[in-house]
Amino acid sequence: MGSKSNTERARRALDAMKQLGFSKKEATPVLKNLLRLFGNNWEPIEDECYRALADAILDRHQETAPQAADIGDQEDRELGGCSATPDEAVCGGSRVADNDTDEPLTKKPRTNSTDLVTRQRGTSHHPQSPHPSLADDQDATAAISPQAHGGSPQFRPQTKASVRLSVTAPKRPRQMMDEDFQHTAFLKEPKPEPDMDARQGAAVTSDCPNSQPGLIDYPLNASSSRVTLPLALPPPDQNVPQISGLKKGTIQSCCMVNTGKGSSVESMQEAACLNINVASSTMGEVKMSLKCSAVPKFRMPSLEAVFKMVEDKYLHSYKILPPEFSIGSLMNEICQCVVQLGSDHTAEHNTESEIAGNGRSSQNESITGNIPFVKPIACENAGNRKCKSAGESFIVEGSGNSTIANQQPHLALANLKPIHDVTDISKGEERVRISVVNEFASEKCPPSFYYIRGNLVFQNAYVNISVARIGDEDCCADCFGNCLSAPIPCACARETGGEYAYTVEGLVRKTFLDECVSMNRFPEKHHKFFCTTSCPFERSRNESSPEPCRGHLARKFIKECWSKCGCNMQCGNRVVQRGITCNLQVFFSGEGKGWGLRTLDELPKGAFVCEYVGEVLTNTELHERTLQNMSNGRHTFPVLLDADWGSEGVMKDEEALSLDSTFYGNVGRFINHRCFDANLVEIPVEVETPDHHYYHLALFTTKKVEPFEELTWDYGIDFDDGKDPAKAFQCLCGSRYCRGTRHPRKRGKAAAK
Ligand SMILES: C[S@@+](CC[C@H](N)C(=O)[O-])C[C@H]1O[C@@H](n2cnc3c(N)ncnc32)[C@H](O)[C@@H]1O
Repeated sequence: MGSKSNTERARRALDAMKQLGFSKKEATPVLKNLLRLFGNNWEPIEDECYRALADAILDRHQETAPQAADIGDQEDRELGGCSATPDEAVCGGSRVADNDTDEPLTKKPRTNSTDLVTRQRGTSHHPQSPHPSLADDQDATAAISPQAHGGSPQFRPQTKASVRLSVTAPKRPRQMMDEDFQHTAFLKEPKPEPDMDARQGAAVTSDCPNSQPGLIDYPLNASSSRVTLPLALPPPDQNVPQISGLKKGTIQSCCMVNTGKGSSVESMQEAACLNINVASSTMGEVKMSLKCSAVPKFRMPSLEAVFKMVEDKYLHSYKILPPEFSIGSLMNEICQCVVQLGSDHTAEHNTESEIAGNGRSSQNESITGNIPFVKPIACENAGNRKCKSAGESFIVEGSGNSTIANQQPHLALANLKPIHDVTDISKGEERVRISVVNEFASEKCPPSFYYIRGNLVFQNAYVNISVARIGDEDCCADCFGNCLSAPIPCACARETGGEYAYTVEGLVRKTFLDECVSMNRFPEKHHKFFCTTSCPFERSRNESSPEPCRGHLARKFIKECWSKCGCNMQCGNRVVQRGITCNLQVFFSGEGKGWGLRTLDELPKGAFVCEYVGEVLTNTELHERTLQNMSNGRHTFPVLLDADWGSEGVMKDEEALSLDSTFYGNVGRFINHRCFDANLVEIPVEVETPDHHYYHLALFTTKKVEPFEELTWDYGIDFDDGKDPAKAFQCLCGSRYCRGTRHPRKRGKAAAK
């Protein structure tokens, strides 16, 4: 019995490898070896769709075949005597021992080099050559058959005409201020000064021999080192008194401070120049001074308020410190906050709730209009400041639960450029702030678009959301509180076989998740629906003579509880509808892929990250828009909502829907593509309607993701499909399984013919 199931498991493993282009011959010895390594435990091998096995085979390629062109011959020689049957793979034969000595499996495959490369490349701590793994792994990639991934293309972003491959700018040294600022110290959170009288602005509590009136001293750490902040502002030209034997460094920066004077933006802002002097002695004493050229009517804020403001900016938005954190920028931030608070006499006692994102207080706004106090909140290249917000200019009509966008947003958007708020690109739409950073000198800000939290119907899409259509079987009216804690699963679990898709921790259950991942990675192995009449997708590619339908994967849906259910919003079966909860950041990838999205938190496997949100278009609308964008040389980012296509016979045009985030979208529009081993997978989620023509496209982690790792998603592009417009971008994903990089062996054979 055991051996039979082992045989079956081996057969499945070898089948999966075959899908990836690995022959039974090359996969069998590696499988044997893995089994030996894992003590005949199949789980780590089967996990993540046999990723460990695929990695081990690739590792073996790399280590045994110095030349890509030699791989085949060498392997043939090596494996010539091996009868690689599934049974042998499990039971082991006399060759196992031989292979063992050859196998390069000196490390556990789960902590494989792909993970490490991903982490480094997604993390700005480690400037790398643009595509190290792509180059390094070319041999390994050679083993993958491109055909293995020819699933139904879901992501058809653009045509050749609209490709805009970003030029990789030379990477600036990460710590911009290192040279100026040689004597870095790390501040401990200071205790508020008990005697300080913020109104007088000159309180001093110090036992430091070098202290002077106007300087506030506090311990730097448990030792006797201290930091001196001349917050009472010595005159700008006055230098900090020197400790003998000091080294010194100076950083200068300027910020715009809103003084509330005048009527125009410019006249209401005045520059406040900041100088940070850092001095250290060989005795370990460190002295830092901030000199701010005061603006008129400056009044000393309380140090507590200053630190709270800085803390809010960093700790509350990032929870952990961002990679670009440096004491220099922290001091700058402190300076700016000192000046801001000191200049804002109405906001002396700002509380957290008063200080909205960007350090903007509601009081400030009422006094000075809508101008933020600290300047760098909006992208410099974001365009016309006088433009209206999306809500004012484009959203013209609400219809039930769907809002209809203006008919020509793409035309209007060419003239009206929404300003991005780099401290929160969602402009408060999401529950968390989503910052934008660019560690490169090139583009400062992502291209314009309107941030929306939920999908909007563009025009003709049929999204029928009505309470009356939700039957008893599609809601749980009798439930109360949290459905996951009820003894019996409610009606909403029916869609997922009577078991909830989510765990009590709010993660997608492993078995469910693995199946969704497998569907993406091995589409050929999963059931597909075929359109009986002409396929809307094929129609959009060639309206006059569409090709036969290639099939649409019969996707697995999650069904969440909703408003017609008796449970509450905190019910464990409502994850996607609660929105983004993890800390995300839009960043410039600098790897030729443009902007990308990364997480600032560590994310466990199965965690919800975000939805892919955009305008809901019909098939015809999408086709028209694609043509229009082609002629304008614009990017288009559409995703087909084809999970149910073909299951019901004839599809009307207004039922064949897609999402396009080009003009209206959420943070999902920044997620770049990665072949095969992306760390996100899309899962259709039913919320407001049982109709599977329209659903939410939610992205969940396929594995544990480290802080600052780039979030990626396999768009399902078939790079071999000459007619697929998505092929227009040259894949730079860097995955060792990249489908955009062709098989050298195949190329060699093709060339020989
Ligand atoms: C949904 S957008 C992703 C965000 C995009 N990088 C940006 O800067 O706005 C898709 C576009 O990003 C680029 N892109 C995404 N993944 C890529 C990859 N693996 N290699 C090269 N370009 C990629 C392509 O231009 C693609 O059309």
